[in-house]
Amino acid sequence: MKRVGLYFGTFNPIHIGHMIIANHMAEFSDLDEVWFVVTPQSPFKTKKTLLDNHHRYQMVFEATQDYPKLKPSKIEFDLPQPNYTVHTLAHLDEKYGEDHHFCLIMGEDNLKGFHKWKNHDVILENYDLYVYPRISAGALEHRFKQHPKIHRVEAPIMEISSTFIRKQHAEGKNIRLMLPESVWKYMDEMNFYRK
Ligand SMILES: Nc1ncnc2c1ncn2[C@@H]1O[C@H](COP(=O)(O)OP(=O)(O)OP(=O)(O)O)[C@@H](O)[C@H]1O
Ligand SMILES: O=C(O)c1ccc[n+]([C@@H]2O[C@H](COP(=O)([O-])O)[C@@H](O)[C@H]2O)c1
Repeated sequence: MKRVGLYFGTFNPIHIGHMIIANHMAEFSDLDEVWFVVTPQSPFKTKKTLLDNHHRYQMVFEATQDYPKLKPSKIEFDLPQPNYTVHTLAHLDEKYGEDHHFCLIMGEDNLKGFHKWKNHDVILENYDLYVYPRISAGALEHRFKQHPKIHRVEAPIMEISSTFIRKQHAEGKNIRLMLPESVWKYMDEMNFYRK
C-alpha cells in the first residue's frame, strides 16, 4: 500500500513554497509520495486571473519532473465544478484505492477554515490530515486542536504566495527565485501574468 499525501491547490503558479512543503512531507513524514492536485475551481475562490487548467498543470508537471516522489494530478479536470475535495477523495479511492492510501496535506491557515468545507466531518472520519505551520489570522476550532486524525508536521514556514508572485511580476519585479527554474521559463515564454 502506497501512502500518498494529496496537496490540493490552484497553483497559479506553483512556487517554491509549495515545493518545499511537498518535499518536506515526502522526505520527513511517513508519506511515500505527494500528489499536487490541480484544482480547476476552488469553492472559495473567484476565477479572476486564473490561468487555464492545462497551463497550471503544465507548470506543476515541469516543477515535479525531477522529483520522483512528487507527482502532478489532473484528476479534478473532469469532475464537476466547483471542486469539492470530498468528491475528489471518493473518486480517487474508487480509481486507485486498491493499492493507494490517501491523506490530505493542509496548512494551519486552511485548517482554520476547514469547518466550512463540504462534508468536512466525513473527510475527517475517513482521512488523516497532515498539517504544516502557517502564519495566519483567526482561531482554530477547539475540536481540531487535538484530533486523532490531525497530524502536525514541522515543515518550514515560507511566506510567499501565488498572488504576490503574479502581482510583482506584472509590476516588473524580479520574482524568478520564487519559482522552480522550469516554471519561471514556461511562465516567461508564455507571457503569463503580464500587465
Ligand atoms: N508559501 C506557502 N507555504 C505553505 N503553504 C502555502 C504557501 N502558499 C500557498 N500555500 C498553500 O498551498 C495550497 C495550494 O496553494 P494555492 O495555489 O491554492 O494558493 P496560493 O499560493 O496561496 O495562491 P493564491 O495566492 O493565488 O491564492 C493552499 O492550501 C495554500 O494555503
Ligand atoms: O471541499 C471544499 O469544500 C473545499 C473548500 C475550500 C478549498 N478546498 C480545496 O482546498 C484547496 C486550497 O484552497 P484555497 O482556496 O486555499 O486555494 C483548493 O484547491 C480546494 O481543492 C476545498
